[in-house]
Amino acid sequence: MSTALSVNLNKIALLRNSREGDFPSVLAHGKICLDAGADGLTVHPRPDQRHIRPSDVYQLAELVAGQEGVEFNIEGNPFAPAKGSYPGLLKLVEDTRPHQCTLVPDSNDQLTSDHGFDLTNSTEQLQPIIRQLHKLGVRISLFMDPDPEQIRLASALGVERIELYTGPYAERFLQGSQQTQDDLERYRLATEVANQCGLEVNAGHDLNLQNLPAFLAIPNIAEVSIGHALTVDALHMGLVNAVAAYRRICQS
Ligand SMILES: CC(=O)[C@@H](O)[C@H](O)COP(=O)(O)O
Ligand SMILES: NCC(=O)COP(=O)(O)O
Repeated sequence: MSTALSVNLNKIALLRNSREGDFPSVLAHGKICLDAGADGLTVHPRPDQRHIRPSDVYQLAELVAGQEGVEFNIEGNPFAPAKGSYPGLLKLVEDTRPHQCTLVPDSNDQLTSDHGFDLTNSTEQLQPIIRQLHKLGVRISLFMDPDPEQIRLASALGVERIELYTGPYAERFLQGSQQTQDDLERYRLATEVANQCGLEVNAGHDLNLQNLPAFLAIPNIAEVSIGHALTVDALHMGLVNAVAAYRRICQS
């Protein structure tokens, strides 16, 4: 089974925001990624608009809607309030109807996403969000740590997918830790439990050309969303070559 590659455009937007104007264009680079064979695009609009802006979301939604067989995934914290021109995650999803919405429990002051949901204390708050997203016809993925008990709670919420947070695996892989095999076993078990509960499994955060092959040896990973490392790779190999390199791993 091949794994879908969804390219996260956050870091293209971060570079664009460092000057006035639209250079690099997030939309143009999203199109380059799709033309290079990406199966989808991911964005993570945050209330402080450090990178992805609402206008990017609307433009990319139109781009993807015009192409067969590719998906749009919007990530974010559904509880983060509207701020300035950021209208809130649910408004963006309602307006653009992406294929998938990945709910992430980030607070606004986080440097980046660094943990999954703790569903032992957020199930009640999530239920109306999930109902609303399902009414919009959007597939829901919950950003989760590889914890079988938490994944069973996710299944009980009636979502379609989880996204396994792969930051700790990537960190220990980089350190050459002896724990990497244990990490992979933990993710394999989490994937197995998720599938047994009827959930499909996505994965993401700090995946790269070095750590992705071992991770995708885990069966039934439906999609990986990759942005930071892919953008860094594009600096020296070009974006088209970078997308192709990740896609080859996803399809091998
Ligand atoms: C949820 C996750 O792990 C990433 O998709 C997230 O988008 C990273 O956010 P930054 O690009 O803002 O670090
Ligand atoms: N959900 C993970 C994602 O979209 C990209 O994460 P990263 O590759 O930028 O760490």
